[in-house]
Amino acid sequence: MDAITTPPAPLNEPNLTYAPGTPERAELEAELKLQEARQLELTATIGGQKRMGGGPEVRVVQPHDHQHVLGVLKGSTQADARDAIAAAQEAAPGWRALPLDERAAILLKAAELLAGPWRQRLNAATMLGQSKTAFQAEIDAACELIDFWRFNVHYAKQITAEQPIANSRGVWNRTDHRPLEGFVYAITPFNFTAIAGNLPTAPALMGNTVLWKPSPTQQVAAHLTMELLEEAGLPPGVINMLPGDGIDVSAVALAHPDLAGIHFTGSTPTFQHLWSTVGQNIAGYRSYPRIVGETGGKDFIVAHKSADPDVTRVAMLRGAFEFQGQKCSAASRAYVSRSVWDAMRDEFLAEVDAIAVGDVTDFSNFMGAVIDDRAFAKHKKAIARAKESSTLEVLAGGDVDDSVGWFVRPTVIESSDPTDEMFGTEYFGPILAVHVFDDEDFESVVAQMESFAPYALTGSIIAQDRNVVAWARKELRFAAGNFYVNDKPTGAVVGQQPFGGARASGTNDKAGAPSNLQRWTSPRSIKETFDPPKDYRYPYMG
Ligand SMILES: NC(=O)c1ccc[n+]([C@@H]2O[C@H](COP(=O)([O-])OP(=O)(O)OC[C@H]3O[C@@H](n4cnc5c(N)ncnc54)[C@H](O)[C@@H]3O)[C@@H](O)[C@H]2O)c1
Ligand SMILES: N[C@@H](CCC=O)C(=O)O
Repeated sequence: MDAITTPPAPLNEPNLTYAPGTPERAELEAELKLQEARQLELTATIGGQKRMGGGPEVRVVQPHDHQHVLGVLKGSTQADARDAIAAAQEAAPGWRALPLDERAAILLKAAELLAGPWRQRLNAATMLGQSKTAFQAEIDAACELIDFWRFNVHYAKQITAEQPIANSRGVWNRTDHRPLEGFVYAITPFNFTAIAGNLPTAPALMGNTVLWKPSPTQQVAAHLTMELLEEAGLPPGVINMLPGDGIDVSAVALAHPDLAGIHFTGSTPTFQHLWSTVGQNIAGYRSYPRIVGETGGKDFIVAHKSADPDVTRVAMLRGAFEFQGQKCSAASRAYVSRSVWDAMRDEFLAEVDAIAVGDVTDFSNFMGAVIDDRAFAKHKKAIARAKESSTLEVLAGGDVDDSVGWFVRPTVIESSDPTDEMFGTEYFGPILAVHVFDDEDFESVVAQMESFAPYALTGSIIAQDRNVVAWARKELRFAAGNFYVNDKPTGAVVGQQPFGGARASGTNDKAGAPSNLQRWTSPRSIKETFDPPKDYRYPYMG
């Protein structure tokens, strides 16, 4: 259909409350019981066919109850990867020939299914598999993924409508927004079901076919996301899902001449490894692969002496400890003016110590467990070092216990030394480093923290003095891709605060924004001349 069409206007999906007695609470509780009672066979999906990979077995467990197995996957082998690439190549001509409206309708349908009958299935899987509370799962697995799918359709329509603004007389210029020539390799992190669902579908919407390699610890929700997309009408071979650690898949995909792009979210070292492998193989590709990666952070809060102590307290608590601190945008370092700290310290530490941590199926808990034994060991080591150091003091939390689940108490560590590794290293867990400074040292503290960490993902300024807000916004212009004023540095909403950072935090292509979708197209300019010249000489040549 060639008509210019208008898809439904995108609206952010509202968060349901899960208050006692609500229908969503009852549905979610029933779904949790059902999913806890079964063990899924976590298959690969290649050309629409489900099959177990040929690699080693991985048991996917509940992080808050690590003896409880939710499903079993088998790692994808190089042969699985080759089959998936062949399936993506086979599906490509039909998929890119399908009009954008038809591809978009599949994602809009997926969004509606997720807002309705699939909501509690994906929420329960995210709670059990990634140890998120009901409210955290609702924000991630339901609302953010619905928003990605709805807003991306809107942006894709905008991008493809974009045409040259000038035509010389007798000429018609057009832009053909082609997909990339080859397959896109989407590699997704454990911590967000929404990101896992967005990374393969954004390039697919733009007409590309995809290999999707989810994180093993997110595989339960990823498996259900794949089923949901199939129910929404995604044709076989458009997205091919390959469970496992990705090592063998990368050995094949990154060496393949048809690798057209990488859509990655995860840690900085993994991204750097992928990019350098592409660099080593660069002469062997048909096209230069597009590389999009959103990676780590060491996200900050700076509280000026004019900050409201209550605003600072809540921003620090929610910013650092919601989602177990396992959010790329979680506040993990705070710089607080002494007068503000003195006004909030006791209440803040008492509140942190009172945070309920435990099994996420108990709705009274504010936090669940960290994702796995590796994360647990990393946090345990960082806390043990703090307890032994003479310049660090553990003010709250500091207890860890992995007897049932990988539990790390929300931990606040104060340091007089802002050059300690606590202020530069991403732990990706519930550990907040605090540096308290004399009120008059505000400017020098901001200068030091601006580039102490290699990252530039998110950050907040808390201040009531408007001149200070303006000054900090200018001084910290390159320190964060998402900058917050009088708020926590986390909780970006699709369509409202396009998300991503620079420096070691990624390519800042902004997930869920036009700039991201643009990376999955390779525009062709078409010029048509209606009355072409028939003599090569210029007029003045006579
Ligand atoms: N900036 C953002 O938008 C954003 C969002 C979410 C998470 N993150 C970051 O993600 C990290 C946490 O996620 P994680 O622990 O899953 O990260 P990770 O880097 O350990 O893993 C990310 C993905 O890469 C895969 N992987 C690792 N090596 C691979 C290889 N050689 N080939 C193919 N796949 C490979 C993993 O299996 C996983 O699927 C944190 O650093 C966090 O800051 C960033
Ligand atoms: N949209 C999220 C980013 C998720 C990263 O893990 C936020 O800003 O809270």
